[in-house]
Amino acid sequence: MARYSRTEGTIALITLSNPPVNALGAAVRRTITDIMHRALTDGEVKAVVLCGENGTFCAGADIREFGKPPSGPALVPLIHDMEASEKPVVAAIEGVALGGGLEIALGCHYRIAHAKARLGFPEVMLGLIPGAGGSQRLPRLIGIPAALELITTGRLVSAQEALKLGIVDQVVDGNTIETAVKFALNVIGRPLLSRRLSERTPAFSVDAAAVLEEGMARVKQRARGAFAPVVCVQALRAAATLPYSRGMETEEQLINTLIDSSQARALQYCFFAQRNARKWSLPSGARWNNSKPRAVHRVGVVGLGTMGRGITVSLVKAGISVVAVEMEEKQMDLGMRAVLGMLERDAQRRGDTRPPTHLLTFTLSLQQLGNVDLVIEAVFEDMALKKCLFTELCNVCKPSTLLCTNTSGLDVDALAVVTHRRSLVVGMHFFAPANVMKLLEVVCGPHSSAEAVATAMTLGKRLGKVGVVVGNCPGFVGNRMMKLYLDQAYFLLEEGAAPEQVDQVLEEFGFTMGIFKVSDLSGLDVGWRVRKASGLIGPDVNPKTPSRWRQGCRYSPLPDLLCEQGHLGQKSGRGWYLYETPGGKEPKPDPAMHRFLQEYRSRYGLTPRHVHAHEVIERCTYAMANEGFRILEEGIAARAEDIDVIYVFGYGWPRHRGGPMFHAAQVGLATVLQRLEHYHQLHPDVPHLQPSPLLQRLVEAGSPPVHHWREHVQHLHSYL
Ligand SMILES: CCCCCCC/C=C/C(=O)SCCNC(=O)CCNC(=O)[C@H](O)C(C)(C)COP(=O)(O)OP(=O)(O)OC[C@H]1O[C@@H](n2cnc3c(N)ncnc32)[C@H](O)[C@@H]1OP(=O)(O)O
Repeated sequence: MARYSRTEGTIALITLSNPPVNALGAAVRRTITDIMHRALTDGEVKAVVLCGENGTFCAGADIREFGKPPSGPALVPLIHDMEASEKPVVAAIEGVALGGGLEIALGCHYRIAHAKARLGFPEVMLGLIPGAGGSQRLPRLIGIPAALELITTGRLVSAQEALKLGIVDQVVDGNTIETAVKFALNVIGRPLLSRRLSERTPAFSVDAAAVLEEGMARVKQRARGAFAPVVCVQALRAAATLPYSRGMETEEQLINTLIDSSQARALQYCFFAQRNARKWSLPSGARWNNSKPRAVHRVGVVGLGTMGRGITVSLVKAGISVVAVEMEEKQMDLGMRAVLGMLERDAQRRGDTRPPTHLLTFTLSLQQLGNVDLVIEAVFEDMALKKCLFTELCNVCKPSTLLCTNTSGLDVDALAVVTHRRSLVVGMHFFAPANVMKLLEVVCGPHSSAEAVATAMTLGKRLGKVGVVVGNCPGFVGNRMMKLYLDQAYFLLEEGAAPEQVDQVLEEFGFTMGIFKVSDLSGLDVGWRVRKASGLIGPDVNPKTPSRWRQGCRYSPLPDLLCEQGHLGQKSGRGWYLYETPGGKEPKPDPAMHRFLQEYRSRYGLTPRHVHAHEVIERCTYAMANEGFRILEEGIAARAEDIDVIYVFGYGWPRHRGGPMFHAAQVGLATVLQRLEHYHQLHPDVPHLQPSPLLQRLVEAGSPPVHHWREHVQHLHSYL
C-alpha cells in the first residue's frame, strides 16, 4: 500500500505500493495518511520524499471505487497537512503522476520528474474534475490559460513540457529517487511559504476573464453535450476569482454534481471497456495472455487508395518498414505523393525535420512482398479481385507471412479458403482515415490461429489502435449495426424528415457528425458498391420487385437514386448536402434535395409528417442496440463492452453515453424493448425493429447490468 523508510538519517522516504499503477484506493489512502503523519511528527525527520514503486508515481484515484459507497480517508486533508508542514516534502515522479497522483504532487513543496514521466489531469475523460484541490492549485502554479487547456482536455504532458510550464522543478535522466533525496537534503530549513500553492493568488486580470469566457465557449462547442469539461471551466473560474478556501468549497460542490452522474458512469465504463477489449479469447481456449504474437518487422500494403495510404502512414509512423504495392503506375504515383505529403505534414507538426521515408518502398510488383512478415490487403471491395490477390500472395510471400484483409464487411473465410494457409488469414479492418481513427476490428474466422489473432492485435497496439476481436459475418460488428442505423435514417427521410434535421438531432445527442454528413464524407458510392455486390440492386433483382422492397423487407432506394444522378457526396459537390465545389468540406442544406424528397414521397404515395427528435434518436439507437443483442447472441462479439468500444472509437458515438449497448442499459432495457415493439408494430415491414430474443430474455431476467449479459446468451462464444 505505502512503505516507510529512512534514508540519509533525516529523510523519510514514503513509497506508494499498489500495483500496477499505485492507484489511490481506500487502503492506500489510509496507509499513506498514517505514514505521512508519522513522518511529519517524527522529530528526527527533517524532510520527506514521496515516490511510487515499480517506476510509477501514481495514476490517481482507484477508478474501480467510483460509484461505490465512500470509505477510507479523503485526499484533501492529507494534501493539506503535507503542504502546511514546515518540513519540505519532495515528490519524485517516475512513470505517471495523474489525477489524484498529481494533486498529491502539487501538495508537495518540490517536484522532481524523470525525463520519461508524464503528468496530467485526465479526470475530464472520466466525467469528473480534479477534485482534491487540483483545479485550485494548478492555475495558481501555471496560470489560468495553461491550466484551462490541460484540465478541460485531460491532455498529459511530458516531463520536459511540465518543466517549461513550471509544474516540476527539475527533470532527471538518472535515478529520480536518489536525486530527490539529495534535493531534499539541500532544501532543509529553507522557507516554504512561497512553495505552498494554496497560499498563492492567481492574478485575475481582464485577460484571464476573457480567457475563461473564450474557454467556456470553446469547451461547450467541443463537449457535444458532455458536462465535465464545462464544470472544469467553472472550477477554474472559482480558482481565478475566489480565495483558496472558497475555491476549494466550490470545487467540492462541483465534483459532487458529477460524481454520481450517468455521464461519469458511462465514461468510467468506457475506460474499462477499452482495456477489457484487449483480453480476447477464442473457442479453442487460446487467449490474449497465453498466445504469442509473431514478430513483425516488414509489412506489405497492397492498394494505395484512401485506406492503403492511411494504413501505410500509420505503419511508418510506428517505425515499421512498408512495401506498398499498387497495380497501376498512375495510382501508385498518386498514392506515393499522398503518403509522402501526410508524413511530411506529420513531421512538421511534431517539429521533426525529416519524415521516416527511409522505411518506405513503393512498387508495382507483388514479387517484392517475398520477404514481408505480414500483408495488409486494401484493394477495392470486390470479392473476385480479393480472391485473385490472395491466391497470388500465397505464391509470392514466404510461407509464414500473415495475410490480412482490410475488407469492411466481406467474408474473411472465403478469402482464407483460397490460400494454403487458412490459419494465417485474419481481417484487419481499419477505419478511415486509417492514420487517425483509433479503431481496429480484428476479424477472426474459424480457421484463424491464435497466433494470427495475437499478431494482428499486437500490431494494432503498436500502431496506437484500439483493437477489438470480432467474428466473421457480413459487416462484422460495426458495419452490420451501421446498416440498420442508416436504414432508419433513410426511412425517416421517406416519412418526412430532412437530412439536416436528422443530423442536427444526432449531433445534439453527441455524435461527432450526423449520419448524412458522414455518408457524404465517406462517399455514397461506397455503400452503393456494397449493395450492388450483395444483390440488393443491379441485374439480379427481379424487375417486378417493388422499388421499396428487397429480400422480404422494406428498402429505401434513396441513396441509390442519388448515386445514379452522380451525387456521391463531398467528392462530387453534392450528396445529402450541397457543397461549394466538388471536394468542398462545408455542408449546406440543399433546396434541390428537399424538392427531390417531396417528389419521391409523392411518387410513392408517402404522406410526410413531422418527425420528433426523440423518434430520430430512438429509432436510430435502439435499432443499433437491437442488432447488437443479435450479434452477442451469435457470438460475433464476445461482450457488450466490445460493441461499445467499436462504436465509441470507430463511429463517433459520444463517449459520455458509453456506446449503444451501455446506452440501452441506461435508458432501461424494458423501455428499449417496449419502444422497439411500438416501432415494429408501426413498421412491420422492418423485421430488424422486432426485439431480439436476447433483449427479451434480459428484460424477463430483470434487466441485469451489462457485465452480466453474457450469462443470458444461449450459445456462448460460437465464434469467439
Ligand atoms: C467526492 C469525491 C472526490 C474524489 C476526488 C478524486 C480525486 C482524484 C480523481 C482521480 O484521480 S480520477 C483518476 C485519474 N487517473 C486516470 O484517469 C488515469 C487512468 N489510467 C491511465 O491513464 C493509464 O492506465 C495509465 C496509468 C497511463 C497506464 O497506461 P498503460 O497503457 O500502461 O496501462 P493500462 O492498461 O491503461 O493500465 C494498467 C492496469 O491498471 C488499471 N488502471 C489504470 N489506472 C487505474 C486507476 N486510476 N484506477 C484503477 N485501475 C487503474 C487498468 O485498468 C489496467 O488494469 P488491467 O486491465 O490490467 O486489469
